[in-house]
Amino acid sequence: MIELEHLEKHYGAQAVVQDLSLVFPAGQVTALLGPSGCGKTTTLRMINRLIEPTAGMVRLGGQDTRELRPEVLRRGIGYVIQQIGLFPHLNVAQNVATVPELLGRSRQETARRVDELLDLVGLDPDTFRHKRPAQLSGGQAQRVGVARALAADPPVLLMDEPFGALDPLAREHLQQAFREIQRRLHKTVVLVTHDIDEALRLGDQIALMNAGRLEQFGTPDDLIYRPASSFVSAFLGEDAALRQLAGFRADDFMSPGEGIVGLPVVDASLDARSALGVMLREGSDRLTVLSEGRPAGVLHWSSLRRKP
Ligand SMILES: Nc1ncnc2c1ncn2[C@@H]1O[C@H](COP(=O)(O)OP(=O)(O)OP(=O)(O)O)[C@@H](O)[C@H]1O
Repeated sequence: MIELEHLEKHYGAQAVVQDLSLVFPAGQVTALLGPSGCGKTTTLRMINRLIEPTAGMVRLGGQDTRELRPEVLRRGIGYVIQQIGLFPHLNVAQNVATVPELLGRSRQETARRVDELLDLVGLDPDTFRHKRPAQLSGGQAQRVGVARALAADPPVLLMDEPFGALDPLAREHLQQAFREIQRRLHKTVVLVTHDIDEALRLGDQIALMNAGRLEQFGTPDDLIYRPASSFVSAFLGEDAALRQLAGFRADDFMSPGEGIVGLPVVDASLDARSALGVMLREGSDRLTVLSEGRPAGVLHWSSLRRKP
């Protein structure tokens, strides 16, 4: 668990983070969301002390981070940024193995751990371990960056726009991979993003910031259905509920069964927003959902109406 207490950062007369109190729950992903310049990156960097707060404090697992030497603090914190900063003269395996914890291990042990991590982020070790960063696509390089951040098995992961530089398809793939990794590893993750879809898709909670202050902290449902201010609803937009649907699959909402003959069909893996699109196009309030070509259930539009 990471706790921010009355955290402040001032540059001269400008307060870029103001009276920020927040708890990032252990084992969950919290998205720090907000418009450009609202103080997200500054907040993130105060957690690993790349930036020292002007006032207030950060506690990590109950401990005041000012009591720790920054190098010791950072050993327990993985850090992933958009410009991942891979060493260009080292190959992929060497880049992942630069983490201090790996340096003390035998070569064999390190090689095994590197392969494990490459597998975890969806890169085939035999294909990728000897490649240089220049031979990787943006998405592959970003995966190596994530593998490196996970190498020391830190309980906390800070991610600053980690998927920001990727094209939409690569971004979606990597977001999916990240969700699967997180399902297995349960890290305490703080994810800085200005992308609403990403926050809705990946955040267990969202902390929405505006001009250095916290506007709302809550689940995606809280922000969509119970916005705390007009800023929150305006920032998310009228289509936020639809955008949230895009992060689910058709079979997340279906009633399992045989399906109904004569209904339009969709594949179970289709995203729920597109399934709603099929309902509108076909003029049908129900769809038969197919899994591996066989009927697996029925999706009714009312099950997509999620207002909690
Ligand atoms: N070293 C600095 N000196 C003075 N002002 C700074 C400094 N670093 C950041 N700022 C200002 O603090 C504000 C918050 O910056 P920050 O990078 O935290 O925003 P952000 O929400 O992460 O934005 P973005 O999404 O554009 O990255 C901005 O107005 C920025 O200009």
